[in-house]
Amino acid sequence: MRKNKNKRQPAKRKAASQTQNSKRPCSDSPKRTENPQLTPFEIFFKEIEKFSKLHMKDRDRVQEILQSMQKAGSKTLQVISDFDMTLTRFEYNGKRCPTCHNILERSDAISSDCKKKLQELLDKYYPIEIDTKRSVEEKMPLMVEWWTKAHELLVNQKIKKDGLAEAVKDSEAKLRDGYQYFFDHLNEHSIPLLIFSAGIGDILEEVIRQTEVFHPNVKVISNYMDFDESGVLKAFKGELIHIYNKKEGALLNTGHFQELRTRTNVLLLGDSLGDLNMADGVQDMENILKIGFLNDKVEERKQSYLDSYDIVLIKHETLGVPNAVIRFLTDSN
Ligand SMILES: Nc1ccn([C@@H]2O[C@H](COP(=O)(O)O)[C@@H](O)[C@H]2O)c(=O)n1
Repeated sequence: MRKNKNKRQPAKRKAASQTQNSKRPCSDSPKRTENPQLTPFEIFFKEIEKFSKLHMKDRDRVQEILQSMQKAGSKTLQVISDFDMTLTRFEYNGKRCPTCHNILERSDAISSDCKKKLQELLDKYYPIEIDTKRSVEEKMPLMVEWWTKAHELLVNQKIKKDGLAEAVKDSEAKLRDGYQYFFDHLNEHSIPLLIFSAGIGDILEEVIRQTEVFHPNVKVISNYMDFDESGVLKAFKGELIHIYNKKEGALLNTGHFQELRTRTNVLLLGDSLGDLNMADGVQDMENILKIGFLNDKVEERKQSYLDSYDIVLIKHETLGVPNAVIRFLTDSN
């Protein structure tokens, strides 16, 4: 994985984010801009509305939610986020970035024949995943089919556990700019971050480990690999999580949500309509602010995203907006 060395090379990071959106003056790791004439809300909205790719169907509703969350304090906050194409970039320099599955599928651990088959599956099923003309009910069995076939192919490759770190190291995966602030700030404020992914947990963990942001406040729910005693992949563990059954996944993890029962305010980040169910296990939820990244098939999907997410970021590659929300909620304590 080519690290976005944000912390160590600020000049380089600036250059990279300027290429994505040269008009955007905002930083991905927001800094306080003092202005005694403005209320904290005005400052907050001024900050996020600088992001030209940000859309809100109901700005007042966003303000209302934030007001309640702010009043309750950051001790009541938990963050629930999808991983692929939400915490990671969708595109870099005009090229698609890999998902967890892609990282493994494109690695040296996989034979060229198997790579071809996995690519055929992606070509067949990804258009179905993002097809607006099919209902979720219609897509569900097809998504199960995709994940099951892909996992079977992977298991047949006899992948070694000790090769995973290398696969991630060699990959083109990238966390979105602003990730350092996102992970570090949540940890510093002891705000739990649940990463809920239909990707591959072992790969996901390796990505955040190699970027040095796998802090103790992070919990991952995902598809985990099962290795035999010699470290060879023999199966995937537990119930399959695919893009449209995160509700079931959430309900299987009641223990986690029970531990966080005093955290009744949720910031949810996702890139698909299936991600909206990630918070279904939260107990006694009071407020939820949903931020959606709309990366692909923008025109067809824009309205449904605006109807479902409070804030929609269209073809936007940074964590600047979630960071501004987190800063706002932690600063106001
Ligand atoms: N064989 C597969 C199966 C799924 N994907 C993609 O993974 C993404 C799911 O992960 P989340 O972290 O977003 O829940 C999903 O968007 C699929 O397109 C894949 O690349 N290969």
